[in-house]
Amino acid sequence: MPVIELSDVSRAFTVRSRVGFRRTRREVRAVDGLSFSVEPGEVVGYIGPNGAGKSTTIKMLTGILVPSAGSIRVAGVDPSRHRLKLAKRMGVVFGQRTTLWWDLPLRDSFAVLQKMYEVPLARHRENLATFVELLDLGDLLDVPVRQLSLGQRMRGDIAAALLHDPEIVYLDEPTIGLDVISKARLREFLAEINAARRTTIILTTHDLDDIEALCTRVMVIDHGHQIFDGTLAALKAGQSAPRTLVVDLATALPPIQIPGATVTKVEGPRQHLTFPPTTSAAPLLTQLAANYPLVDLSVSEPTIESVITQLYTRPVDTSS
Ligand SMILES: Nc1ncnc2c1ncn2[C@@H]1O[C@H](COP(=O)(O)OP(=O)(O)OP(=O)(O)O)[C@@H](O)[C@H]1O
Repeated sequence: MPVIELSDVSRAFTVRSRVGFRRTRREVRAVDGLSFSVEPGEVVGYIGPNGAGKSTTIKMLTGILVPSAGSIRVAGVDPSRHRLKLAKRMGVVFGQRTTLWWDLPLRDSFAVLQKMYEVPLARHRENLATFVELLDLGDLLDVPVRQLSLGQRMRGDIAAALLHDPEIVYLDEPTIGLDVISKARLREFLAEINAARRTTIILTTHDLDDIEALCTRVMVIDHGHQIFDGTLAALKAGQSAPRTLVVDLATALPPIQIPGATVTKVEGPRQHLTFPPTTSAAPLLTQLAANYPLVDLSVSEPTIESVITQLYTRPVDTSS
């Protein structure tokens, strides 16, 4: 049974502005006819360009915002009507804001949360011990939150969001501003929690490495509409950006000429050729091997960045 279900959900905002003496009112449809469901234990990457409607969706899922139309069920209830009940079953992390108490040491923030969520003390201690180990928080527990670095604070925030064993966790840009090592550590931690507890994770991010590392499913939203829902592999396979063959020859030669591929760059004995995604690489390789002194070659797939950029720049179908 899905843990999250959206059916034809829309959310509009009225934006008032003033030009000279004229006041105008304009309706912005931040989310427009969105339907999807998420099963327990899924890790879903929820991505889209700025202003696509991601935060509005998350706010509706957490019950902060009420949809203008459509229905939402999270863990079987309407989030806006049962916000407090649902709060015990979900965790939220907003990358740019902390939910911790600025002047309290981490340990005390965690103690407040234990009381707020009424987590049994033995369970709290068990969870704390796990998170301290996995997130390397041992030396940080007695440091006031305001003295923590961004990466340290984020680790604290993630622990705080998970201490009450939520079934669903919303992570909004959890790796923003972190260095490479902190990012890797956080991703590892989230993967471990998901595997061990079957926690459902909805992750909004602009960092596509987060998606590659964590998400079994990707949803892409643009202008409030869903424009893709599927696996990362399907997202990559469905795109139409050309693929690249990097060919190392025994010696520098004029641009290679084989049907179906075009040379885009020559670097001494190395040549880059592009070919359409619909063409199989195998016949090209046969022709290359038969006609050129091949030393090495590799086929590079389009990056997830290029695939997504292509999706965003595709004209939106407004006919439906
Ligand atoms: N409270 C509000 N009042 C008016 N317009 C709003 C409000 N909240 C969001 N919007 C508008 O709704 C649209 C979607 O915004 P939203 O914050 O959901 O996008 P986003 O995908 O989260 O963007 P980002 O990646 O920049 O955080 C934008 O056009 C935004 O300006």
